Amino acid sequence: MSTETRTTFVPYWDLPQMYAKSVPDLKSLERFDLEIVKQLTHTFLATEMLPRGSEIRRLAHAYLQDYYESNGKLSVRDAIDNFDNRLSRHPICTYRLIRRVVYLLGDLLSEALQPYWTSTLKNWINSSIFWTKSLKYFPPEFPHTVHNFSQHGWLKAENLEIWAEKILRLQHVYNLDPIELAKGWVSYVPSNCTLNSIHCWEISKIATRTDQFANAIQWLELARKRASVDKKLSLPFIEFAFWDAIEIHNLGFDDDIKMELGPWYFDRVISHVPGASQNATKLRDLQYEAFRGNKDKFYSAINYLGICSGDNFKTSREKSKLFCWQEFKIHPSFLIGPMKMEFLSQNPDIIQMYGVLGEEEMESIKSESVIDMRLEDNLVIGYDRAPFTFTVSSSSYHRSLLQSWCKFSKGRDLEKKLERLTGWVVEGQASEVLTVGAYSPGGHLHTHFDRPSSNDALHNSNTSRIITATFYLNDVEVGGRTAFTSAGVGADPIKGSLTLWFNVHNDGTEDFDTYHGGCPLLIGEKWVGNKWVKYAPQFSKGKCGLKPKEKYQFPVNNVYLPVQG
Ligand SMILES: O=C(O)CCC(=O)C(=O)O
Ligand SMILES: [Fe+2]
Repeated sequence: MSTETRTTFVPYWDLPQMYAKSVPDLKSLERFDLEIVKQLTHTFLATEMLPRGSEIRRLAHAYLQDYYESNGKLSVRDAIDNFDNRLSRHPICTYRLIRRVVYLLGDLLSEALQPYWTSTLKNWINSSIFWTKSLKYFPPEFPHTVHNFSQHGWLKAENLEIWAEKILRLQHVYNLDPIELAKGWVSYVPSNCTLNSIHCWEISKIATRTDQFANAIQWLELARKRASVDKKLSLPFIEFAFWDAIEIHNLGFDDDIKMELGPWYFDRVISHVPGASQNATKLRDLQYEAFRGNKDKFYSAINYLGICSGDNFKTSREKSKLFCWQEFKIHPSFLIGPMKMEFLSQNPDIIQMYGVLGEEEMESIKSESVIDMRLEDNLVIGYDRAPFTFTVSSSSYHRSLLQSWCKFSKGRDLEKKLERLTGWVVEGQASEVLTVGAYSPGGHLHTHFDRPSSNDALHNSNTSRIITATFYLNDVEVGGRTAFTSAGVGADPIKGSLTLWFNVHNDGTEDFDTYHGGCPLLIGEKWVGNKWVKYAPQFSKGKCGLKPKEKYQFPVNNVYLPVQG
């Protein structure tokens, strides 16, 4: 891909995935939904403004009911008194939130505006007259959300589908049980948001579409169980889909080569008897047990599963060499206040440094990057049917975070700080502009090597990236580690800290031992800043290696430790 095409970015709001990816837009949608609920509750229903038996009353009621039901509120009073749900921090709550706005609010508004009806629903909702007429229905303090709608149309079903993908990714990576997920539990953290039979069915559809056969079967089994109680879906309808999913699964499954298949199958052919899949194990689990801890990057997707969940694949000997220290020699200023640093790995050296950034600094990086947020249009639904068992190729669903450049006015200070912390040349042309990544729940960045954007650049000593410093800019609630799949360790995203490693060897060749990825975020939001330091400006600083492919080391109070084998 040429540099020109890579640097042509589409403003993020032109893409259908903005509510699936952008943390600020999602938060604004959440506040917007809450205002709609308050307004409908207080004004419309309480004052009986909506005629009894009217369609608009039915739709308003459906909207409120969905809100209250999905949040487990026992009464309207309970809901009004406890409005702070923070829905957008939670993947299941967000699924319900987006669904409510896509379908129920769209219906409600088109009914409210019936007298102005001119065209098909879709054209109508996307037309500016719709928005001009409907502005009075919206709380005035949400110009941003309303502006987004009026400029770019209503939220689309794609947003919801991407959210279903995110739930499926969390299920896959963290081995979550759909029964727990549908109860609103994510990795042992409870919430009041639940999924009914229709939602389970919708998620199964996305699982089928993306070839996640075992997950599709599990979600359909759950849809069937739920439907027999909630009666929201007809059972024969589910049976039909269930039959289909099992057929597709069995058609692709091959017992003789099951360890080479994608991890999306069960370990056996599944019969049509209800509950048959419950005796089966997912290939994900078998393959994980068989291959975990293998350093080769071929197994990076396997190791990602474990490291994201907190595993560590270092041997006990390797672990015994890791420690935390107070650094006061790398720069004279640390004599007064030493920095706390820790080896997460030696050979390759991966260092975490704590308390590096202050509150104000992190806030300005985040807010300035939001304004300049751009998104590479690289989000593709679906896992690749790559011939390799464990890798996900770059054309597949590789990343689901929002990335931007931050032309942070205080960028120089940050560069100076990194220069002091590392002893390498960072300021000015010696490093790239800070990039900022924002993850909403389910957001991830699959394992990769930090290359510059083209192969030429990789082998050009002025553009090749010697160091990555990843700054963690907020407190992450659950998930979102940085997984080093070959080194066998993970870094916890601790606010104000940074993780640092060397991408190349002493002779400038790539060191694939630093293969890494951002783990899916389970709950909350995650913001990172990446500073890439260039190779060429370091010639005056680097220790001159005698052997080829020697790894760079990070000194401890000016002392280089013996290399760990
Ligand atoms: O978010 C993370 O933990 C890692 C980010 C990263 O690897 C990247 O942006 O290149
Ligand atoms: Fe990276």
